[in-house]
Amino acid sequence: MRLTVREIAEAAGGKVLCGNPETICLHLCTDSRTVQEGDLFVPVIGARVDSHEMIKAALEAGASAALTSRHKEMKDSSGKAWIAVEDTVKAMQKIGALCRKKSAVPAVGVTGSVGKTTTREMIAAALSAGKRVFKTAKNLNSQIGVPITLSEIGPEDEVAVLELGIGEPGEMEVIAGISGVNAAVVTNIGVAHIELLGSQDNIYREKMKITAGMKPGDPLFFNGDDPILRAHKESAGFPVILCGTGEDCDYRAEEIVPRQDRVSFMMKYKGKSLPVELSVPGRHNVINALIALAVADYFGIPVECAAEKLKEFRGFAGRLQYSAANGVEILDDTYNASPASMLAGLNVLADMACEGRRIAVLGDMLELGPDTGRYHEEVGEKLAGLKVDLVMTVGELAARIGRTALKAGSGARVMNFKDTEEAKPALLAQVQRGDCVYLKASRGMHLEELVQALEGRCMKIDGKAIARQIKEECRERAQSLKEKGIQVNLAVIQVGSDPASSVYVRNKKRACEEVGIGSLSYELPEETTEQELLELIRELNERKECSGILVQLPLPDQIDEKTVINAISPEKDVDGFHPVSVGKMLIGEPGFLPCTPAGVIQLLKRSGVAIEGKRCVVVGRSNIVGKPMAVLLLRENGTVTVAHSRTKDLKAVCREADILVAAVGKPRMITEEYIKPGAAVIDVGIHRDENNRLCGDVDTVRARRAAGAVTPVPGGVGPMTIAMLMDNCIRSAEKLFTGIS
Ligand SMILES: Nc1nc2c(c(=O)[nH]1)N[C@@H](CN(C=O)c1ccc(C(=O)N[C@@H](CCC(=O)O)C(=O)O)cc1)CN2
Repeated sequence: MRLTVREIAEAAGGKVLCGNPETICLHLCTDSRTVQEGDLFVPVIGARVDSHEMIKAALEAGASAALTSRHKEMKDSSGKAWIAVEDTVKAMQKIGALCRKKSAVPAVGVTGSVGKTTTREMIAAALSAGKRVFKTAKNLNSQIGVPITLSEIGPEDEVAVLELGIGEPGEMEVIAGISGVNAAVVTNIGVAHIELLGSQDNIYREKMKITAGMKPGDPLFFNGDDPILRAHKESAGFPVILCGTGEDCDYRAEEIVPRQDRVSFMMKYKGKSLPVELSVPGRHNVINALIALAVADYFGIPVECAAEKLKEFRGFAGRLQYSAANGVEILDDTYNASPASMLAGLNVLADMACEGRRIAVLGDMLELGPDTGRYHEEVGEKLAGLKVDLVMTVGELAARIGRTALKAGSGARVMNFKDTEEAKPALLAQVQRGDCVYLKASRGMHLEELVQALEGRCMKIDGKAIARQIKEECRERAQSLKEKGIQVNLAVIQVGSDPASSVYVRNKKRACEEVGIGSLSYELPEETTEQELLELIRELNERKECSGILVQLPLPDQIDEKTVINAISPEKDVDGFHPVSVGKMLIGEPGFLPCTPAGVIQLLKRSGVAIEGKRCVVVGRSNIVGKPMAVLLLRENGTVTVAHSRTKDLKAVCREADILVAAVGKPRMITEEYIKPGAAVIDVGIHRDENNRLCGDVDTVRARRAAGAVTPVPGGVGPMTIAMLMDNCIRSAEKLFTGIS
């Protein structure tokens, strides 16, 4: 938003008590801890806290102005503006309404009992194939959240996707009134908040107030598989577009193929067919996707392009997120729960291809009103008809699910637990390789702790943290050299401007700064000749204050890497690439070790993975990683195999390894099929995937199904390479100046 204090006061029916009425406000903010320059601070009176007490802090923190319903007069020597209003929340809604009125952007409203946020994200993803999309952030879908959302719509946005949520009767009318949507989506009519709204019919009527502000002819998108919505197709008062699996649906899914981590289907619409694949699992997500594609079609986006974009949506933490650890597949649905979403999740579990048992860990669903017991029992009745082998319930209400399932003829074994703490050891004792575990409850039950316990079985080797330790040790050593009058300096040479090299060089210089090493920077143009580079290296070899020389690889084609590496004085070869360094490493004499393999050894040692006597397989035989890696593992008394592109039955060779080092150079090539259960897997690769995200040679999600420990990318071997370079620089200075090697 961009409103003056005067405009705000007028819109809110308030009075400027002090400050300049022409002051511009850019954002609405209700939390003094997150205030930014130019904010309008809106104090909200809550059950426990009245934020009017934070107005001064918010203004001091940079807010330009504040609303108040507690002051009739104010003199503020700082010049900040105070605006008196009757009720700060209502005032905020009026400001949101003004922002919306000023914006010509068409808006789609999304409401429903379950799946609003996922559907919002899917619609935004589908629309992004052809338009600049604004969408509700986080969960800003309430009486306070919606005005904030509306105030953030910008002039560059071409369509807005607004999530509208309700807690109490009457709320939809207010937020829909100020949002003025031009199309609306209702995902379903469930029983969330039924204790306040009385019946599902009342919930339908309340949700339908989303149409306030819509013009005759504006469309309503309904979940065609929801019986209540379906029944209102003709009586909704607006043209209804049904999205579902029924014959009469306008956007219909056929041939649904559910998989562990995704689902695909054929969309039939307007006499056409389109194959669609999602990157999230679950049949219910098929309906959400149909709605998203129908909305995109309505806004003129080519549906094929919208479907491509939709594939980029990967869900949210705790909302039916698929992962796997140590041979166990996990569906984490612990963000929140209602009967409809629990049943949707149980259906996903039942659909999963599973070698072991299907285990449902179900906790209490809270805030379901006086009929809460019945809702839990209804889930139990339906669960009885699903393929589930073990039901572990957490909490008294959830125990009813188990009891009813047994009464209704379920063949599942049922175990009840008082709380998460009691359930945790039992769950860890129960799960075995090949099992699929689904976890679901209201947020208050904290089932995410069980997910962490399951996932924690595959350890992440945290390269970032270990690199931090090593850099801290280096900092202390650099300081002690400084106290003896010795400054460590590293010459960093980059030829050309390869973007990845620029990132690494920048990170190396930053690490030097952190550790207290001076960096002598040489950024040479792409067309630098070999002779010019050799000349610079010769000069640096002679300079006493330069303790290490690093030439970032790769070099442009006109320069021979071998000649350059050989030109660096072995005394200053902090990369450890010079033949003298390599020879010393091979025969176990003190010298510079190449940073990446030396970093891997440190990663293993410092995370408690013993090397001695272990079967180690290194996949890759390059001079800077594969070969030295094998030598260093051998020096640590590992039994080492070097595998490469000509190795026969690579998977079987890799499955022998207790320690598997992947330096193949192929994105996500190493999956669970290459990994011995419980092995430590070190990922040396670094690539950008099709979505421009960093990834390694190891498919981490799949590797965790078998591995006992895996290094991530980013945050694994990469930071260690830089930390070991710092270590080599300090070593070099210690040796050059003190003679200690
Ligand atoms: N002279 C050298 N050139 C190259 C070396 C080397 O050791 N010496 N190794 C590689 C690249 N490399 C070091 O220069 C290197 C690669 C990755 C990282 C790193 O920190 N990676 C981060 C992600 C960084 C990003 O955002 O891209 C991570 O994995 O977390 C550091 C150094 C080739 N050239």
